[in-house]
Amino acid sequence: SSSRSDPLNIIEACQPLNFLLTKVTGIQEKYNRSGAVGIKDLLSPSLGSLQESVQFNYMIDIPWLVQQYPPQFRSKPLVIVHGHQRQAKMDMDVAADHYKHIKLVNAKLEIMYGTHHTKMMLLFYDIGMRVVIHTANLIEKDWHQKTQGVWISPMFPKCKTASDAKDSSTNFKQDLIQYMEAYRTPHFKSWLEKIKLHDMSSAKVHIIASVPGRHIGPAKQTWGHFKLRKILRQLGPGNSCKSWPVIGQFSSIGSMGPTKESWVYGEFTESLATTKDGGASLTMKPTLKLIYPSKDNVRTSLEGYPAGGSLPYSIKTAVKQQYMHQFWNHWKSEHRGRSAACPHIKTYTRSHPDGTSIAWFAVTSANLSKAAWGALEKKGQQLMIRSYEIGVLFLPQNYGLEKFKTLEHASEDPLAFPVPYDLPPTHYEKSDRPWVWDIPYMDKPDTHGNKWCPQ
Ligand SMILES: O=C(O)CCC(=O)Nc1ccc(C(=O)O)c(C(=O)O)c1
Repeated sequence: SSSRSDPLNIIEACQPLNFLLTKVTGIQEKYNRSGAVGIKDLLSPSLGSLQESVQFNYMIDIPWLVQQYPPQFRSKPLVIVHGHQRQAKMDMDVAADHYKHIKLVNAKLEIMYGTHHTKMMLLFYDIGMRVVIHTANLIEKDWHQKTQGVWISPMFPKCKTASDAKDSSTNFKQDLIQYMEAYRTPHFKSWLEKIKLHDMSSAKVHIIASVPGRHIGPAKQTWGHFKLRKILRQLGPGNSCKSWPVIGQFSSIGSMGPTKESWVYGEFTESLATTKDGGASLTMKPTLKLIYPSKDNVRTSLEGYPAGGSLPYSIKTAVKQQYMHQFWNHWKSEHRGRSAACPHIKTYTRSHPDGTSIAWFAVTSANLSKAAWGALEKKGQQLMIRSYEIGVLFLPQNYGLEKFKTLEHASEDPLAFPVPYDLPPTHYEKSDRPWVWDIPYMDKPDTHGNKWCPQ
């Protein structure tokens, strides 16, 4: 149908960046009408005649997920890739047993504390396929009142022979195949053959992914923050951005080590700050700004304190890294109508100090943690990663630009980048505290009049 609300029109209206947020219940409709999708839109018949699909995720409510598919696609073969072990794995097996069209694939997690964090859909149609890389778990509350990010590919046509099935200038197809091969599971054999038969030349993003392992040699630059560093070294901004702040925005924080130089304002910021041909470490490090909800952001959110159930920053980690306080900035999304929609999205960018343009932008499943991005070991010889993660990197030159103007400050430009939050970021006040999920908040009630008493 030609209506603007038809999912295909929403997807086509967001080309060529194809970067959307999820619809939020309870905000003014104008903020959901364009540049936003729900899970049913992504699985809609108007996007293609679905034949089978693969869902990679962390938390999956199988009965709920099945209901998100339109009735005519509800019994098409569905593969769910997860990383649960022991009792949680058994619970998944029991839940899937009720559906004969569902097959489970259990990702190997051989390094302690790793998670299968990746959130990706492979949607196979009759004439082609789409890849969706996003940040939402497959549970109802992740698609209800949170800010989540979605990148959806164009339709990748199916070809008769593998030689017709081209890759993109960003090596999207090669990187997707390399990521899936890293699972080392025979279950992916048929999917890899299908993927190889699709023409992905229209993909304009780079894949930034993580797989568990102690990566050395060339593999060190294949995954995690060293892949980002490699791409920015080859294709990143020039020295003119040297003074531009680097920004991280996420929904959880791991243990960063005893000092800021240990990792976050050391190797991690060096990767974010990498410029083409110029060594980030040769000159002054740029300002690092970290966007993470304060206690009050959570208290005054649509969900209230329960939003904090998806912001698992623990007090025992937080007390070990008080130096992080200098980096904290509020979650603020006035121009997207989402200041009260707590972020579960994770994004990284480099922005002009005044926020009117950005040099690159990444949306990913990866939180601010060494487990997700990797940490150097053995005098920098190896990059140790614990979890599976995947995200996409937008570079202006893949869209014929030097820089992206930000949509917030250039609303008429079709290539202005729809940054999910307000730029420049707003630093915490002295009295502000980052949200920590395992301590009580009894002094002020949240939007639902409740307090927070975790135990
Ligand atoms: O990992 C750490 O260092 C701290 C613990 C943590 O962050 N756990 C976690 C697990 C699942 C999800 C998810 O929702 O997939 C998320 C998220 O995305 O915020 C976070």
